[in-house]
Amino acid sequence: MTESFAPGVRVQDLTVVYRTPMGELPALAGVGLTLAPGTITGIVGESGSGKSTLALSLLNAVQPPGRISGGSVEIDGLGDVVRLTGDDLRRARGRQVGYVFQAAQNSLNPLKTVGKQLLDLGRSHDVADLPALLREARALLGRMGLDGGRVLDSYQHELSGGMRQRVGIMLALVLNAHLVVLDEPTTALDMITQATILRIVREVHRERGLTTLIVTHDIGVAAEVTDSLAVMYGGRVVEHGPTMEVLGSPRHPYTRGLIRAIPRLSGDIGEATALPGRPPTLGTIPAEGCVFRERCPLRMAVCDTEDPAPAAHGGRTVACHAVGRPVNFAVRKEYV
Ligand SMILES: Nc1ncnc2c1ncn2[C@@H]1O[C@H](COP(=O)(O)OP(=O)(O)OP(=O)(O)O)[C@@H](O)[C@H]1O
Repeated sequence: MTESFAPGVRVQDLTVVYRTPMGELPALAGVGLTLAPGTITGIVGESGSGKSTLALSLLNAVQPPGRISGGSVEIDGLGDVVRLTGDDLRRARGRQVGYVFQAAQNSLNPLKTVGKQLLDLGRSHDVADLPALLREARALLGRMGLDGGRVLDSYQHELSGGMRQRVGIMLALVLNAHLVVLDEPTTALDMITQATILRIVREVHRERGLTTLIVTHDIGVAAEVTDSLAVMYGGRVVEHGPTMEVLGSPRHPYTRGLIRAIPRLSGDIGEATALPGRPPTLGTIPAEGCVFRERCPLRMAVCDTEDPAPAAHGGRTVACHAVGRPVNFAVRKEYV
C-alpha cells in the first residue's frame, strides 16, 4: 500500500454465529456496511447489538465459540479478508489494519515493557528501521499527553487504565496501517483526556489519509468525530448515513429512541426519555420478523413476519417497514 492510500471497505451479507447451549445463534445476521475511503465511520447501539463482533470481523478475528458463517469483507488492497488465512492474515493485522480491541487496557503482556512489545510487533511485521519505529511511538505517545520514553520503559502494571488505553491506540497507529478499527477507544478516560484522544484520532486520521471505524456506546463521541454513523440493533445495521443527518433527523424508530434517551447538558435531565424495554440477547432475538418490534411504537402486522431489508432513503439506508410508508397518524402523533 502507498502512503496516501485510504482503503474502502465493503461488508456484504455478513453473518457471524456463536455456539451456545441452544445451538449456533447469529450475533450478526446478513449485515451490509460500506466504509468510504478516507472517512471516519461510527458504530453505535446498545450493549449486545453486535458492534464488537462486526469490528472483529473486519480483521477476520472472531474467536471461537464464534465464527463467520457467511458473507464477505472486501478491503481495497487486501481482498476478502474472510478468506485470508495464516501468514497473509497475520501480516494484514497491524500492518494494513490497525486495531484497538475493547479490552486494550488489559491486553498488554505483563512480563515485557511496552517498548519490548513494540519491538516484537515491529519484528513480526518485518519493520527494517526499528529505531524509527521507537521514535514514531514516542511521538504518538507524546501527542497523547504522555512521556513517551517513560511509557516505553514501563510494564503494564506501572500504567493507569487511561495510559494503557493510549498505548493501545499508539500500537494501532504505529505501523502506519491505513484502515484503523477502534473499539471503545476512550471508555476508561476522563472527559478531558477523552477529548484530547478524540482530537488526536481525528488529526492522525486526516494527516495520514486513513479509513477509520470507531465503535462506541457514546453518541456524543460519535457526533464529535465521525463522518458517517451506523446504528446497530439485534445483529443488524438498522440505519446508516452521514452522522449529522442520522443524528439531526433520525429515521429508524430505534435511532430516534436512542437519541431521545440522551440527557442534554443544558436543560432538564427529565427531558431524556429512556427507551422502554431491553435489547435482545442471542437467545431472544426473534427468528423472524423485525428484531426491534417488541420495543417499537410504529409496529405493524408485517413487522411480526418480515425482517425489513435495508433500503436507500436519500443518502441513508434504513431497515424499517414504517419508514417511507404512510403511517397511522394516531401512532405517529403520540410518538413524534
Ligand atoms: N464469546 C461469545 N460467546 C457467546 N456469545 C457471545 C460471545 N461474544 C459475544 N456474544 C454475543 O453476541 C452478541 C453480540 O455481542 P457483541 O460483543 O458483538 O456486542 P456489542 O454491541 O459490542 O456489545 P458491548 O457494547 O457490550 O461490547 C451478544 O448477544 C453477545 O452476548
